[in-house]
Amino acid sequence: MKTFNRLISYFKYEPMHYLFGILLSLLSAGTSIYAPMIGKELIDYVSKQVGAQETVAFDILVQKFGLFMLITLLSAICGYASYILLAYASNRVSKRLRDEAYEHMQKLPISYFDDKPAGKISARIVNDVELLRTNFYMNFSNMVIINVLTVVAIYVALLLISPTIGLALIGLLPFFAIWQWIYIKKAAPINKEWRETVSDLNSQTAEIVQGVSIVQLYHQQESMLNEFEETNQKWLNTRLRSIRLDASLSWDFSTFIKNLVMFGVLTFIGTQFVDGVMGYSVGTIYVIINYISRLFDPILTLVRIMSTLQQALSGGKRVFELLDEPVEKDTDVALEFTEGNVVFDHVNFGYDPEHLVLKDINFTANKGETIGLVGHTGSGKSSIINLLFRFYDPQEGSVQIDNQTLADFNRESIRDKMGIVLQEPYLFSGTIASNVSMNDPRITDEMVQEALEKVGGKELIEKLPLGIHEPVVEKGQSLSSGERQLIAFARTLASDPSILILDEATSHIDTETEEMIQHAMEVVKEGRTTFIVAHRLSTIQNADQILVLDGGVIKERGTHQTLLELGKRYAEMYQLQAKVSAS
Ligand SMILES: Nc1ncnc2c1ncn2[C@@H]1O[C@H](COP(=O)(O)OP(=O)(O)OP(=O)(O)O)[C@@H](O)[C@H]1O
Repeated sequence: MKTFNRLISYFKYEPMHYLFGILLSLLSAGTSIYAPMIGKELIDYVSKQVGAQETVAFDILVQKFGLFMLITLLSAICGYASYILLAYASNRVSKRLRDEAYEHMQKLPISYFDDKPAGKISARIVNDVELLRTNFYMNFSNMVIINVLTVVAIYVALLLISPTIGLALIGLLPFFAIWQWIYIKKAAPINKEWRETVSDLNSQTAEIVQGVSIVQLYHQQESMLNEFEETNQKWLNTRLRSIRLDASLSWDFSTFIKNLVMFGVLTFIGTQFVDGVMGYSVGTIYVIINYISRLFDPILTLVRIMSTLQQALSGGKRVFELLDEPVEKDTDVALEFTEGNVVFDHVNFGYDPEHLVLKDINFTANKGETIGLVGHTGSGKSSIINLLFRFYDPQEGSVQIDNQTLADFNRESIRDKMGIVLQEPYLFSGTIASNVSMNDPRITDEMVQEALEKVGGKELIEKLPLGIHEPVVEKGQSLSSGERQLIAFARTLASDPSILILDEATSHIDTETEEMIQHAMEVVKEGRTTFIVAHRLSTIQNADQILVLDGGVIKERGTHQTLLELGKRYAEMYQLQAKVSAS
């Protein structure tokens, strides 16, 4: 009920459309129910005249028929206009909900995404909102409202014409309620399973698209296909169960009930013959039969719609779960970068507070200095960077930039002056220029060109027919990894950060490209506090300070030379790498 109320509350964003849409629905239902009453008058008039052997006045026939047509037309126009208004409002409300969900998702802490597949999150924003649009907002406003109004109007009309028949037919309502209850009970688990399999299909497809090269490299096509087919079969099974349920509780059965009711009502009317005179006029019988036959369709539509509404409610629940995820608390106070000096002051941190992955991390990095972070996999290098970006806050101790503790400042203002070049740079769809400027209007084409040239990308631009306006598609798959990295370096240079993070930027590339990148790196580092997360120790030989991490603890620190002289972990790693490169 909470989800239902919350979904309904979105109507307030389109008050006029809903108000006029509902009023027009009411008018449409009212007029469509009134039309047979004119038919009744016409039939009664004709039968009376014929019975009395009097002439049937042509102008009265024309008048009644004209009125009948007018009312029918009015009903159709009102129905059409109400559909347009309500559908318009429903689509706008759905758009708003999707925008809200997307915006909210962007404000969620990084930790929210740690244990959730991307496909499942996007399914909430795209598929579940679509489900709400079709099954809730469109159904609710365009089907539930109009059908409920029609049923109420028919009952009111029947009660006015024949209270006995009207009251008897009200007795049908509990029967429909039970029917609905059975339908929902049976349909709910099927629908839930169906939605889950759709969501699984989504994440399996996303997974294979993202990892297509690995899948092919390790010949995993067959097993991935089997897994996919299994889920797809599950999807088909749920659909078939749903069809069987719909068929068994559906239209044919309703026709049977309708005929039964009709039979009962006509028999009752037959009993109203007294002394050879019928208790009901021919027109009244026509109108009763007309109403009864029209009563069933809206009721059955309601029975079926309730189950789709229920599906929509579970979609709504998932969307609201996302919307209710607490956003990261942030302040408006912006961090002021002066130099870009970084201090880690006795930092303890764990993604799960019970298990620390960084223990008593303590170091200072000043403007223009280069800090090398080395250590085996899982030793905590990336976690230090995560804290520096304030993706997470430490449990103890503090991370400071220019003597300001990050936890007290606005995240965006911290990240504004930081640049990162990742091992696998991420390029967006657009052009090379838009990937360098990141659509920042302050970064002009000239600045883009200059940044690319500075990092050594002149040749790259010259060989492309459209230069910096060359389109980038599919994350830059048509560019080499070295070229992608040059673009990432130019992006960083153009944004002029105070603090720079280079995440193993020189791995996986040949010697020539490494030289090119090494040059780019030197250009970008100039005058900035730089952190290099390195596995290849050749990258950090000139670093001002190297921190050697092991199990989240800084085990050694110093320059390349002093650490070699120390002759411990770093020296061992260095010698090992030297041996590997020599062999
Ligand atoms: N998002 C996360 N949630 C929970 N634990 C995490 C998360 N990210 C990293 N860890 C854990 O924290 C520890 C340190 O990981 P971290 O990524 O900082 O290591 P690393 O030195 O950068 O490793 P690599 O060189 O392989 O990138 C590891 O035990 C890792 O499993």
